[in-house]
Amino acid sequence: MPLNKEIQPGDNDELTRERLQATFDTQQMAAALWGSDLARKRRELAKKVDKLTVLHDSKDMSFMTREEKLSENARKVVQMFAHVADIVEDPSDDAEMFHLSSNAIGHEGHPFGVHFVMFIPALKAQADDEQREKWLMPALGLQLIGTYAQTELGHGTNLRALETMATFDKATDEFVIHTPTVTALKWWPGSLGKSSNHAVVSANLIIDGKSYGHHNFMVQIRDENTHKPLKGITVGDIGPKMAYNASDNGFLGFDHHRIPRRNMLMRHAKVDKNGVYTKPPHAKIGYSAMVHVRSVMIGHQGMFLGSASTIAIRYSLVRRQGEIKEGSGEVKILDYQTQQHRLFPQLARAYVFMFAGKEVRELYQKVLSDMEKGETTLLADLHALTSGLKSVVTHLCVAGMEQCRMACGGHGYSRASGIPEIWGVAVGGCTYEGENMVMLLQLARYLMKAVKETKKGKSLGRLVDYLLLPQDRHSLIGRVPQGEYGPHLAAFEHIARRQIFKVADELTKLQDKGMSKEIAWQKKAVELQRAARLHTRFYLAACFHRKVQSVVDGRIREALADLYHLHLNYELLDMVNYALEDAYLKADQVDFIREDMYRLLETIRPNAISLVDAFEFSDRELRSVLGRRDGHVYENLYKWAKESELNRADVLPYFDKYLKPMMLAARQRSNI
Ligand SMILES: CC/C=C\C/C=C\C/C=C\C/C=C\C=C\C(=O)SCCNC(=O)CCNC(=O)[C@H](O)C(C)(C)COP(=O)(O)OP(=O)(O)OC[C@H]1O[C@@H](n2cnc3c(N)ncnc32)[C@H](O)[C@@H]1OP(=O)(O)O
Ligand SMILES: Cc1cc2nc3c(=O)[nH]c(=O)nc-3n(C[C@H](O)[C@H](O)[C@H](O)COP(=O)(O)OP(=O)(O)OC[C@H]3O[C@@H](n4cnc5c(N)ncnc54)[C@H](O)[C@@H]3O)c2cc1C
Repeated sequence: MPLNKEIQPGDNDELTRERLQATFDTQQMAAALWGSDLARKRRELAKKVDKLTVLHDSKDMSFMTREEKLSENARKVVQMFAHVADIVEDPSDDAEMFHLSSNAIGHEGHPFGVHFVMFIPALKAQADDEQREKWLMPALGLQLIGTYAQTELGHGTNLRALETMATFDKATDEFVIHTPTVTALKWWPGSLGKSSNHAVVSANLIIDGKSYGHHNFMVQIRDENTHKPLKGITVGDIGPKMAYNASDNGFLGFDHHRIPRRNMLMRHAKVDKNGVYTKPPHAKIGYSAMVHVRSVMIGHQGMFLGSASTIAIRYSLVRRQGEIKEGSGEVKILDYQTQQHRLFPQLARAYVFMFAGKEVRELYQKVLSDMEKGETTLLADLHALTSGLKSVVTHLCVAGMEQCRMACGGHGYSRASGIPEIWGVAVGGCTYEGENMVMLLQLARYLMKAVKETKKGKSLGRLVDYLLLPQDRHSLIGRVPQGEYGPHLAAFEHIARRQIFKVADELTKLQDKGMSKEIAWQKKAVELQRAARLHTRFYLAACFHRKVQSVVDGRIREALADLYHLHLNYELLDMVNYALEDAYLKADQVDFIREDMYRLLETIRPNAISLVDAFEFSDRELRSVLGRRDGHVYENLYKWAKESELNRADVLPYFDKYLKPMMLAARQRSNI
């Protein structure tokens, strides 16, 4: 059977020649990346969106003001919902809906951004049956627009310091929601500023003067018809951001605003009409919406890096600059070893982040169904895993995307490349849903507990059972037959385990000297977050291994294995200092890793375009002139530039207003 190679009439010949070299079928690779069902749905929905002009951008968003962006994406999201039944197979499938929104709307935000990613998941996990009936159904039916208002101006990380109050008034059976200080203003919630009319609000529950910590409450903030803020509510937009400017992230204050008692989300924690409080089965069960987003972010971030890799690799196959052999003509920039070394490891990361995203979603679904039954044993594992992955993946994604941008030279800096916007959105992920450093320390806490368990000969679970294994003194990399990569994975494991035990021992020593647990933790915090990173990078490498092993088709497995082996080599070199510290690796082994990595860059080179084609991003979804599937970059860059708002007239008013008078005056002075 012929292999699918994504060749279409009118394509740039250079790219067609590249595509013909592929050793595998791109549609089969897409199935490995997305899952065969989702890959098929993506392909079909992209075709349908192409035909539905109401879903198309009315002009490039780069040339719009913020208000135009908000209005444009509100228009498109409404059209998207109006046509949803004709486009997707299952509107309740988050993944399918995400891809529809990615095609039709892009990633700059829209009024329902947080509604679907947090508001609804919070209701699903935390509202009781009656409350689900009251709010979840209308929310799913688009009768209201919700947001998730937790972060305050003064505190985002330290949730225990949130100041918003929900004081129970027994006499009226209501909560009084109040913002006592300016720092207590809710700050940042997506779509709050101008779009939402409801919010899940985190506030300290106070009953008879006693605080029970923060809980989630459903608060209507705007009138459903006039959209004006309700009495006692102040709400607005927090202003422009690095990116994501079609989202109206907002502020919100309450002046003794009253809501019924039953507006506290009461699936787990409860308050009855007498003010009697019932504790939830797990203290952090109210954090489930955050864990949900952290779990979806992994795959989405992989997709962002996949988009940037697609743009940079396609462009690098169109762009020619300089000669390798004098007189033999300019080469495609992807033929430079430095360009391959810059881009292929990012491509490999994008692949593994997408695989890890799938694994973590499966664990999330399991924990969610357990929680329905009041079972919370796996919550700590999920929290640790998502905290580490969220931090490492977002960090490596933005570092990788920056490589992609630089690899496109000057044109990468233009918004026409599409990279600045996705970079800006992805980099937000280092902060939202838990600042990365803070989340790494959460994982470190879990790892330190795991060490204590292993010292008793027990394991906390599958994610950390490698801590029970003995340490090898020396690596077998380069000492076993060429082509065996088991020792590489073993090196990730060794490095993570060593750092985890090292910092655990250091903490114990400090405490043995009389230092408090908290101060010892501070003294070792940098080492602790390193342990968390190394553990997560081992998890990612092992996940890549699991994926390659699971692929049945030989050609796909071989092409994936090349990426996996490149990933092992590149990441090991990135963390090689840890392996040199205890002489686990010797200098000749490091050279071996490097040489093997250079060999793999050459092996991957002919498959490069098909490895990015396999993401199957439509041009509409990619929103990049440089990353166009057909490779016709230059004429379209020129066309794009002509759309610039500055080109609406040959002479703009500021010339006559400022520059001309200055130059005239200067000329007159020089004539005197
Ligand atoms: C998905 C989008 C993708 C693409 C679209 C593009 C763009 C999207 C754009 C925008 C994003 C949209 C929305 C963003 C929303 C938000 O950002 S919402 C706000 C998120 N806020 C945070 O994440 C705050 C971070 N802080 C915390 O989570 C906590 O404060 C903490 C740091 C974890 C500490 O919590 P706390 O003070 O309560 O903790 P302690 O009392 O000290 O207890 C610690 C013990 O609790 C355990 N723990 C903590 N959290 C959890 C949890 N979630 N589940 C289970 N267990 C948890 C922790 O491990 C400690 O356990 P111990 O060691 O056994 O004591
Ligand atoms: C694009 C975007 C969308 C958002 N959407 C929402 C939303 O929909 N709803 C919502 O409620 N919030 C939202 N947020 C807010 C976001 O969740 C918080 O900004 C985030 O949790 C970080 O908190 P912070 O701003 O208080 O940072 P800070 O905690 O002030 O962090 C500043 C620095 O202090 C360090 N730090 C803080 N605490 C510790 C510690 N314990 N140990 C070591 N270092 C520490 C951090 O590592 C960081 O370097 C959004 C934010 C962004 C950027």
